[in-house]
Amino acid sequence: MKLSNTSTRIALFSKVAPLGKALSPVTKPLLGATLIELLSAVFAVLPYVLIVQVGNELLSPAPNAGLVWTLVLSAVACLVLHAALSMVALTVTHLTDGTHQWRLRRELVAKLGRLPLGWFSVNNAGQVKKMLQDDTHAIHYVIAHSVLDLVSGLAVPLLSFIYLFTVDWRLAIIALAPPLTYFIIFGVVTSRSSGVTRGIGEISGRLSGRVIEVLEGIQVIRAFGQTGKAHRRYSNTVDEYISRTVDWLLPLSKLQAAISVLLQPITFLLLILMVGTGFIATGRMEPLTILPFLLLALTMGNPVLRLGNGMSSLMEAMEAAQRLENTRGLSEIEEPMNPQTPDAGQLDVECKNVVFSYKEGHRAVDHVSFVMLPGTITALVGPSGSGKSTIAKLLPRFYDPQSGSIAIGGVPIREMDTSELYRKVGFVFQDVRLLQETIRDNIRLGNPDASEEDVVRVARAARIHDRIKRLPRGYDSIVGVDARLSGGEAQRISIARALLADAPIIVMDEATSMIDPESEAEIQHALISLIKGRTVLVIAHRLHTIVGADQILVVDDGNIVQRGTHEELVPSDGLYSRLWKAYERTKEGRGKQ
Ligand SMILES: Nc1ncnc2c1ncn2[C@@H]1O[C@H](COP(=O)(O)OP(=O)(O)OP(=O)(O)O)[C@@H](O)[C@H]1O
Repeated sequence: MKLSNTSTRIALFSKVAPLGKALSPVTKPLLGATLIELLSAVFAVLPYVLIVQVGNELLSPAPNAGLVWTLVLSAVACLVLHAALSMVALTVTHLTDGTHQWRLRRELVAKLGRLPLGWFSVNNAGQVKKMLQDDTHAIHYVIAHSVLDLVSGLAVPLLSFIYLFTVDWRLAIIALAPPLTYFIIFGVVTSRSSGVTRGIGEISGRLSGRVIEVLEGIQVIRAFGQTGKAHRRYSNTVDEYISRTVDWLLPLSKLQAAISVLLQPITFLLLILMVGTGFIATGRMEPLTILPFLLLALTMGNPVLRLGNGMSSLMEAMEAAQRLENTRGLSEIEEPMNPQTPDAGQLDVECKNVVFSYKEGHRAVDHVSFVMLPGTITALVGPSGSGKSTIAKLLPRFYDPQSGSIAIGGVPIREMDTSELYRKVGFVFQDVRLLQETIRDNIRLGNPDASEEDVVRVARAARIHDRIKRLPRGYDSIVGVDARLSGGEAQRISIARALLADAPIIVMDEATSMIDPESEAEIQHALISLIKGRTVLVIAHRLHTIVGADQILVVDDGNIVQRGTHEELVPSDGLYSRLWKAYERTKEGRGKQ
């Protein structure tokens, strides 16, 4: 029992702590707003107390009209003060929130900028959007609204209760029964559904991802006949989202039904009338004593509802703060203290004993060593899942290896400034991301200062110039708006971009066999322009394209099991010759069809 209490406390702390941390920069202004809201709560309750005095005065044997007017005007003044203070508190929280949101978003964007590029291969745009928009919005809601909701939701009924307690403690305790029952039900239901809320948050992130996946990749999905699959993935996520939401909403709607009865003013009035009449009838209470209870009962319901709203957004914010905290804790790509630059003339690439694991216990790259001499082509060949992409992605620091080193011109890439690294290493992978900008700006990402002639030159070399010219506004067409590009065309734009960047080392993924032959031929021509005179590391899927490579590294289960040229490897009895024979057979098969 003790153990479970301790673990519950630890679980609660671990939920509250990230939110506390997220709110720590705004503690002072929030405290100020809380005090103002507390004062406003006092002025919300005072008019009722004054009206009770008015009632008492009017029912007295000789009412004093002057005093009654003073009391009524004071009540009006209190109401005005209550409204004014609430407005000031709300302004303070909104101003605080404005600066905090800006700071938080800037911090997150800066963090995203320091994350290894590999993180973005696993976390899609939907998840990033959820973090930058939805999670920061959840924090916004707590700062701008929930804190005040909670303060007034607690303070107004509490002040009313204290006053009523001084009038008649027995009836005061009876008046406490409905909100107390509400808290118990609310507490039980929300603690039961907190796991589900977290689950819904995760699925909602995935759902945004699926929508973006379908929308962004619609051409590619269609071109590859994957519409059914993408749609199935999307509808499975929607089904999961609906089922989890129903799981979550069902107990909450039961609670809602309970709230509507428990917190109705009529519930308080009936309860007080029933018990109060009993007290009066049995001589335990003066008849006039019931008046403050009948009036203040009206103040109990609404603030408690505000408390309910405040609590549920607080729960959401706790989950959001946890996700933001997880993002803050992600390891960043380390920038060197004293960056070094390799000599432009000696850009050989050396991988020495490189080990990399995505997860503990499985090495995706296991003690890999190789050298790429300047101006040569190195091809990575191997079965699916053998580790080719991972090896290739280590060179532009999509991930950092756990051990071993990668150096360019003798300088470890970790010792190079990342901007310098990207000047040296360009990459063209299959999952091309184009920005919703003009085609020209998409190409110019490779070199923002490039002239119009240079943009056209690289577009021609990448075999995409004619297609761009056919677009409604040529190079000014905006991707996704008036330029709907196929997967192959997008890849050629990214090749043009890499050509413009003019990095001496290129890491690239060859076109897959899924693309249509015409597109593939165009991409191959574009790639030939790209690799001319550069040091190239290519992930090969179609073996005939790398027959002329200077060296072929045959990868199996994270290891390089063979290396050499095509002529050297074909005769030797190894994985390469088996892959080659299998490739020849499929080519023949396709030829016969
Ligand atoms: N982001 C990731 N997170 C976890 N594991 C991963 C990730 N990417 C790849 N892997 C795993 O690492 C291993 C190597 O994968 P990798 O993609 O490098 O192989 P590959 O040879 O390029 O395959 P393919 O030819 O199918 O693209 C596989 O076991 C794969 O499941």
